[in-house]
Amino acid sequence: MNTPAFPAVPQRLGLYPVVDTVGWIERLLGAGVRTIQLRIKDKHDDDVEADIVAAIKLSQRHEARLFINDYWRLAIKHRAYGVHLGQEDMDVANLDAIRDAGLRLGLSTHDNMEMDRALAARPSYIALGHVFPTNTKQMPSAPQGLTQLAAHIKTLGDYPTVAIGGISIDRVPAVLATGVGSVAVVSAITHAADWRAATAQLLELVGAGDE
Ligand SMILES: Cc1ncc(COP(=O)(O)OP(=O)(O)O)c(N)n1
Ligand SMILES: Cc1ncsc1CCOP(=O)(O)O
Ligand SMILES: [Mg+2]
Repeated sequence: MNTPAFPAVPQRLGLYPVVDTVGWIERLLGAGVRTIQLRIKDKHDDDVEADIVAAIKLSQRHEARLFINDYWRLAIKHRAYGVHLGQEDMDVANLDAIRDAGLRLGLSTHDNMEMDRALAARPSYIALGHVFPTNTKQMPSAPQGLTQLAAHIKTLGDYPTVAIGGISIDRVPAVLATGVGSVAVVSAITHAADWRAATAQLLELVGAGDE
């Protein structure tokens, strides 16, 4: 397996909440999360810039790894830790500019073809999803399930990996058993009756990631 051309991330990024507000970033970093993503959808750069700046400042204060979803230009401008992009984002983003600015890059994949395409860009990590059915994002394909996830993780060897999609607390042990280095969640935290307890339980199961 080839090695990343983008700056490296720890092989185990640990628990990786994906959230849509600076408030959630602040709460979760305070609770001990060390890998996190700001995912605000479909706004103009001007309308998200202040939130991105605030999230980056918080992540620096907590020495955490903040990935900015989609807004790669703002992530470069404000020197985020990294950027997360999907397959369609790859068509329009300037990956060379992201790499030249020294930002880490995570790429989404859903099947073998997308994995090959993502690997050709040699990102910092490969995300694999969606593992289970999810209500958080409309997905054009079927969930890949644990068997397919495990096969993909095996193919990827030591490459840093992230699993996403429909991962509830009770499903985490089976997801970790595939050997994946990180578990990304939205609703397991943001829709939990008690987000603090859910985050503590997830951190206990997944860990906060390697240094
Ligand atoms: C860790 C992680 N994995 C996958 C995604 C999905 O990214 P993408 O396919 O670009 O879809 P949007 O999130 O932009 O709707 C992600 N954000 N994070
Ligand atoms: C952003 C994203 N990309 C693939 S699945 C997903 C949503 C995951 O949310 P949840 O953890 O609530 O299923
Ligand atoms: Mg995207």
